[in-house]
Amino acid sequence: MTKIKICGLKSAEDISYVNALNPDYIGFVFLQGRQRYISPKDAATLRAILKPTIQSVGIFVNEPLKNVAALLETETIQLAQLHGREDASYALKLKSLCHKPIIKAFIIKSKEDIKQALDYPCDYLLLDNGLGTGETFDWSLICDIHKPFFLAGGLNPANVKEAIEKIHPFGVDVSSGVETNCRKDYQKIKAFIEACTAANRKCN
Ligand SMILES: O=C(O)c1ccccc1NCC(=O)[C@H](O)[C@H](O)COP(=O)(O)O
Repeated sequence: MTKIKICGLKSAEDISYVNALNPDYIGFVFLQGRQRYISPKDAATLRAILKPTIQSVGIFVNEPLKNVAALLETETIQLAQLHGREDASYALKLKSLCHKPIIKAFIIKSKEDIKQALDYPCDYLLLDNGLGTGETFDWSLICDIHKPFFLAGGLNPANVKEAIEKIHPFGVDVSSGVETNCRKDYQKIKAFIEACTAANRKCN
């Protein structure tokens, strides 16, 4: 069963949508200056009203390690997703401090990018086209990946079924594709999850 992650939530209304629709993961973006940014304090408030069965993921770009560790330790987030130039020693240190799952995001432009990703010490990879750009990358670059990975970048209700059937990722991650006018859209999240469920049914 391919897992579903809805990224970039920032309001109580967004949380009410996912509480009703039950994805496996949601993401909070902790990069100041981004349209989807949420403060640690607001994320803690939203975590408190998020269903306990849904795991929250913190999205970071070159964040000081102590800030990531604090959010994991207070259980505002259950996983950390690293999108910047965090090297292997950063991930190993975070893991030894917090013992929580780490997702490392890689922008995929070539087969070499995939090879590099496979060497990184993390629990999951996230293969992406950018930082929430709403654009896909060339999926044919994905082959021989012996590590669980999330497929991200430009997924939406219309293409996610094909993505799951072709690529069989551990999880799919979406942000722009379930938004209207830069806000999460209940109907689009519902359609995205239904398309994933249909693909999962076909694959199993
Ligand atoms: O969404 C952001 O603004 C963002 C900022 C900094 C780092 C990562 C960011 N998003 C990462 C995600 O996890 C997105 O869900 C992923 O890139 C897919 O986005 P989209 O193509 O919009 O579905």
